[in-house]
Amino acid sequence: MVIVDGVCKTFREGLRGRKVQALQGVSVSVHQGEVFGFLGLNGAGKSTTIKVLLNLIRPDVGKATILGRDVRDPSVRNRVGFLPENPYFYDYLTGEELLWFGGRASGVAKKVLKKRIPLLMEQVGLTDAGKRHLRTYSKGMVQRAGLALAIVHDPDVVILDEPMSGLDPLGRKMVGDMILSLRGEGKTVFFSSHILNDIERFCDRIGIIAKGRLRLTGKLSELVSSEDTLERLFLRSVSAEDGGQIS
Ligand SMILES: Nc1ncnc2c1ncn2[C@@H]1O[C@H](COP(=O)(O)OP(=O)(O)OP(=O)(O)O)[C@@H](O)[C@H]1O
Repeated sequence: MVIVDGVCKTFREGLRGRKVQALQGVSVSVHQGEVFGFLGLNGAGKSTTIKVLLNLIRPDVGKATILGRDVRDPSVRNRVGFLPENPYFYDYLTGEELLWFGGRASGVAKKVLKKRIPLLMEQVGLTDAGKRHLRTYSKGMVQRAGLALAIVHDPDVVILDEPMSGLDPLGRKMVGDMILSLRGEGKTVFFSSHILNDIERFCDRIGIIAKGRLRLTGKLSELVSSEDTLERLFLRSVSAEDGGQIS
């Protein structure tokens, strides 16, 4: 369904072109209908992996497929929804216009959008703000509008980069409920986070990445036993020797 296969990516940084090995042979697979939590510290390689999945950057080695198709295949695009880590939209659009133009750009029929936009705005708690310009929205409101935009075209796969960051408890609950309702509809959700609580509440399977290498992947229920907590597992994984995978 969502597959990252042996991906390596090196960036060059600064005037001297210092090499940064952001991904060093990362392989992840996410099955249809599951919520997969991609966990890692700052700079671990989460966003770079997501950018590879969205075909925003090309890997040096390896490949990525979604729904059985190479992510470079343009037909994949409309089947995927994406919420970036720091969404930024044109300030002078209203929330409803954002969804309208986003939906139209993804080929959604006008009559479908007329019904769908109010439902989405309600789900993300923005009904009363729908006719206001985005420049008047708070950070959390922009984040929630971004989530509605990510799913306006009813995608099969939803990729969320740190969807809870900057949200208050109510906003986090809304986003959490949305993730669960997407799972209920059989959608595949891939989301990155370093908030262990969110991962524990919403994910079926997790992957832990550290320094550009996947350290651990598996079902949350099998990985976290009564003697172990996700926090301990996470800390062990990220402090494992470079290249070492823990079981
Ligand atoms: N365009 C770029 N040029 C140079 N280095 C980059 C670039 N993008 C990412 N990196 C580096 O690659 C590594 C992985 O970055 P990435 O953004 O994937 O981490 P992350 O896990 O998403 O972190 P965070 O939780 O802070 O968002 C970091 O060392 C980062 O500095």
